[in-house]
Amino acid sequence: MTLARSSRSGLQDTIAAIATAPGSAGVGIVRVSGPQALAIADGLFRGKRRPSRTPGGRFLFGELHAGGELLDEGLCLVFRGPRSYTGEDVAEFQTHGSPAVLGRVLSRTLDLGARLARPGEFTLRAYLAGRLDLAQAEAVLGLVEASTETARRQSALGLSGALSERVTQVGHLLTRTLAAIQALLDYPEEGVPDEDRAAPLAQAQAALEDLLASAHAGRVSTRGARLALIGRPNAGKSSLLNALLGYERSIVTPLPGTTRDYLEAGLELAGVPVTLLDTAGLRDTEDVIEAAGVRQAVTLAENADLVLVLEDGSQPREALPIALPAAASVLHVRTKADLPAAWADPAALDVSAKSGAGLPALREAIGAALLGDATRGEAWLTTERQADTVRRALAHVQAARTLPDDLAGYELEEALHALAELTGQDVQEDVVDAVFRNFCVGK
Ligand SMILES: Nc1nc2c(c(=O)[nH]1)N(C=O)[C@@H](CNc1ccc(C(=O)N[C@@H](CCC(=O)O)C(=O)O)cc1)CN2
Ligand SMILES: Nc1nc2c(ncn2[C@@H]2O[C@H](COP(=O)(O)OP(=O)(O)OP(=O)(O)O)[C@@H](O)[C@H]2O)c(=O)[nH]1
Ligand SMILES: [Mg+2]
Repeated sequence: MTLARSSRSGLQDTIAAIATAPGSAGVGIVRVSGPQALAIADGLFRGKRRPSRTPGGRFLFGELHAGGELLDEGLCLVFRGPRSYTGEDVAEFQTHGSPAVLGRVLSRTLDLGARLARPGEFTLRAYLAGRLDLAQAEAVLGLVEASTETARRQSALGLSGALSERVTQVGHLLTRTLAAIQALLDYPEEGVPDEDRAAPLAQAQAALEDLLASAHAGRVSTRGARLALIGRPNAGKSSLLNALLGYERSIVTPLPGTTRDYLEAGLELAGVPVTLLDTAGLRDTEDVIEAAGVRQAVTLAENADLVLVLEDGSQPREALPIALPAAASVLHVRTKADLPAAWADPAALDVSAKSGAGLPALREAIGAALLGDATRGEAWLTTERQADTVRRALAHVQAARTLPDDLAGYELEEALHALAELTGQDVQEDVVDAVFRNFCVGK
């Protein structure tokens, strides 16, 4: 028995939704999927042919009507299951893209027997019909939400099945090892060559470690990264923020203590949606407002994905009055590089907000720090769920490498289960529900 609120209920219903974004656009789409889709289209659309008499893969031009009333003129696309996105019969209405038109078209489909689609229900049906695996379905969501070129490229790779393929390859290695272990258990006196037992396991571990290393890049390129600029007063934090943004977002003055409240601004760096945080200069101060700003700066640095520590290169170097958070990833920047240098540090990047010198190198270093060494051409793990399954698989593989054969076999089976969860071949219903809950209606 499935629960009433489960994603699996009502799957025989015909569903409908506006597929395009809210607001006005040249064209908008209402999509209908399910056994009644073409009958509903017949009740709504008048063209040279009835949609239910039209072969799949065709479109019709005509008028959309609600009872006697003309709603709009538009196109009707006809798909016949299983040759459609969902695998079911699908009718699409492409109309003029106003909320008023789309709203009437949608409510007409509901009057004719469709129900409103739940978030992600079209893609859920594609998944349940076996047209997409779970990682590919997540990539569909990634494509809908992609705000940068990197996020788009990774999602397109995921939808193509490249990520699932990487995972399947690891699965093959584990299956080979399992077979070798089984042979050892059955015929202990015969033994198996290392290339059947130890080598594929080592390879599987390396492949899982590579995959897991991509999770950070996948996360920041889709969800974005927070980058805190910290340093002593007058170090040039606000000037650098403005220089990176290309406009005067933050107030700059020669007075130390200019920035008090923190400020955020968004931009894209190395294909990552980055939120820059300008913070109050770090110093001991009697001023209660400024002191609150300093405390805030420390907290922001602790929670940032990357911290830029700025130091004025034209003044004698002074230690920061706070300890940097140990876990944070940090880049050191020597500012005001257009002025005569008072000190040098090969570990710091020389940058001048005034002349722009060093900014391209800084952007590149930020990109490298955020994306790590994940290979650009390969498919990354792009969701927390995917990273979690790989993390679990890796732990089982590591355990298997230290255990005697019978126990190792058990660990490898667990690792295979974890990987099957990634692609959704072997997955609990609540996990599937959680994936599709993040979708928008109409996808
Ligand atoms: N108008 C429109 N644009 C869209 C979609 C859509 O549903 N409607 N998509 C979705 O959200 C994406 C495209 N995805 C699709 C995937 C498969 C099929 C499909 O009908 N496949 C059949 C037929 C193939 C064929 O005729 O060659 C199949 O694979 O059997 C359609 C769209 C993006 N653009
Ligand atoms: N020559 C030169 N001056 C700079 C550069 N960057 C900042 N300055 C100057 O340094 C002073 C302080 O700059 P801000 O950007 O306000 O410094 P801040 O770190 O934000 O300072 P607080 O907000 O007080 O913590 C200003 O007079 C800037 O014009 C630079 O690259 N070259
Ligand atoms: Mg400032």
